[in-house]
Amino acid sequence: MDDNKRPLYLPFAGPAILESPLLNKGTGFSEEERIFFNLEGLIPWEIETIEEQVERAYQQYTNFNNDLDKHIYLRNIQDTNETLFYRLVHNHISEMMPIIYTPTVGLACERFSKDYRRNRGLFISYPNKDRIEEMLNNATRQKVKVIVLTDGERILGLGDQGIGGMGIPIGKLSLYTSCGGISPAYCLPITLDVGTDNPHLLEDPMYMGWRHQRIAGQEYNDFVEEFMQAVHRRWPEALIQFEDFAQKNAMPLLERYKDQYCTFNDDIQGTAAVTVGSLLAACKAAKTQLCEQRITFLGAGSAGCGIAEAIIAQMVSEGITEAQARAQVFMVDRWGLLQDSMPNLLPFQQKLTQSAQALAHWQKADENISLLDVVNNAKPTVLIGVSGAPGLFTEEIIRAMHQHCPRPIVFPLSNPTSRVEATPKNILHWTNGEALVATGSPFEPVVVNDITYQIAQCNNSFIFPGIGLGVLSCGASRVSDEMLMASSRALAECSPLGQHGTGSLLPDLEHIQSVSKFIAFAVAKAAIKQGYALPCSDELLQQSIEDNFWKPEYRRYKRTSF
Ligand SMILES: NC(=O)c1ccc[n+]([C@@H]2O[C@H](COP(=O)([O-])OP(=O)(O)OC[C@H]3O[C@@H](n4cnc5c(N)ncnc54)[C@H](O)[C@@H]3O)[C@@H](O)[C@H]2O)c1
Ligand SMILES: O=C(O)C[C@H](O)C(=O)O
Ligand SMILES: [Mg+2]
Repeated sequence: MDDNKRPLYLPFAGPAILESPLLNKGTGFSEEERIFFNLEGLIPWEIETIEEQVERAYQQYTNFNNDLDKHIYLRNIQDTNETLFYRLVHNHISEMMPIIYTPTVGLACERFSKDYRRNRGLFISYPNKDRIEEMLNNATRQKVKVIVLTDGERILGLGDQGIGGMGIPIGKLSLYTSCGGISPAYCLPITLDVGTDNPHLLEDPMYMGWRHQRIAGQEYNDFVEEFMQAVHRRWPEALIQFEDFAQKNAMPLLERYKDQYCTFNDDIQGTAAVTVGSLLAACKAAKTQLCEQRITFLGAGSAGCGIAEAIIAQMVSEGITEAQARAQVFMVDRWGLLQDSMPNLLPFQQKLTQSAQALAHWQKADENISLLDVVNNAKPTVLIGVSGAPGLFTEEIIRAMHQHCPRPIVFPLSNPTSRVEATPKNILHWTNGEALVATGSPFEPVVVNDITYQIAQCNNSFIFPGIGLGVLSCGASRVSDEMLMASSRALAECSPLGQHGTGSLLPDLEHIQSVSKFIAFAVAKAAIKQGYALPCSDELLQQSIEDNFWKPEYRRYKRTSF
């Protein structure tokens, strides 16, 4: 117990304290607390330290022999004793991150209604659209500072999961706390329940959401607008992270709200920031610049176009023109390479097309230019997969890329594991260990010719906890492109490969908290520079980051007089 911290005064006693996950300490309550709060007899005799409790919980955890059961077990601790949950995760971060987050969280979303146990967060269902304000007031947290919001329509590469998508905001916020030190008391996951178009869920008798086709168009936009206004009235300073919205809504919602509220879209901007950070580190190790690369994407959706625009911005900052940068970025989607002659492209895709003139000398089979055609003609040095479709980086494509690029950078970023464009094992074998590989989901190290290659996890989880901590520590009112760019550069500075020329592309998860603090500082400095936060000295900013960083330790409780 941290006796140096001032005690927390509680206005109530008895079993209600044990039922409150933010306050519960289980056998961690002291003798004095047990007497003052009428807890005697409600918990076993022994008074335990949190480390003793962690030991028991970890033993129980290891008894489960599949990841989903481990996930359910951990979620149960989270829902009964949050401090213990975060201490357990803190002590075993590398082992438990894939269990509380990607990839296991994907399965948990698919099985959400089947495995549902306890309430967490808010479900704002469309039929209750006139009572959003009341629902926000019902939240179990009063002082909300970070909200992760989904409508469940594009959950990882798993499609529409309806309210099952709630697993994602819960998982993301678990990382805001365990990686970014945001107190769980400030975090609120919210799902907008606007129906589902997933026929399996609509027919599933266990499905717990509003059993209705998704509302769309004006009705949908009005509902989101209603929600944004209400949430802003309730918690005007809260950071709102949009997560796993379908392509048709993700970018328009970002455009609508980014200059109005403190908000960002993690799939578009968080992913862009982590990918640019990883590429900057890779370029530094290879003593080249990003603006010298030719980059091909498979998947021109929210993530793909978000990353592409951030890469272009970085290339321009390195000294080439925007036109030159755009000419080096090739976006491939279902109908092949995006070309300016293509009808029906979305506005954010139209800026990322190649012109007929630029392709005039290309050798290709037909009108629709395939990924293989692009690889053979554009000779990319970087290949990024954000299609959500597995296996599309075939042996032929990877070998073709390797033929003209001795050290190709290949990032199959689609999640979860089942959606990866190619496994690191295959990519490294096809390239004789010469590719630099990073994936969205975690993968085991790969051995080729007796050399072991660690696989970096290029996932926005390296970025959003630091952004949240930075925003909270300086009181930023917006999340700007400059703040995101600052987060990329800060991440690149933390790369062992970028810094020393050897080692892993991204930092070890064991260091994620110091990485988040470093990113937070850079993000807050950028916010201050742009006038989105009040000026303060570097020392005060550092102090604020430390002060805001919550630690999973029990506090002493005192009783207020009733
Ligand atoms: N690693 C990370 O941090 C990270 C972050 C965001 C998204 N992702 C992953 O990226 C994937 C895409 O996410 P998104 O938000 O961009 O989704 P999205 O739906 O906006 O975009 C996916 C795009 O891929 C295209 N596509 C699908 N099948 C294809 C095929 N066979 N050939 C070519 N193109 C195809 C779709 O037409 C669409 O434009 C998901 O699997 C998601 O989990 C990873
Ligand atoms: O959730 C993740 O693991 C990353 C990303 O936000 C995604 O949608 O795939
Ligand atoms: Mg996401």
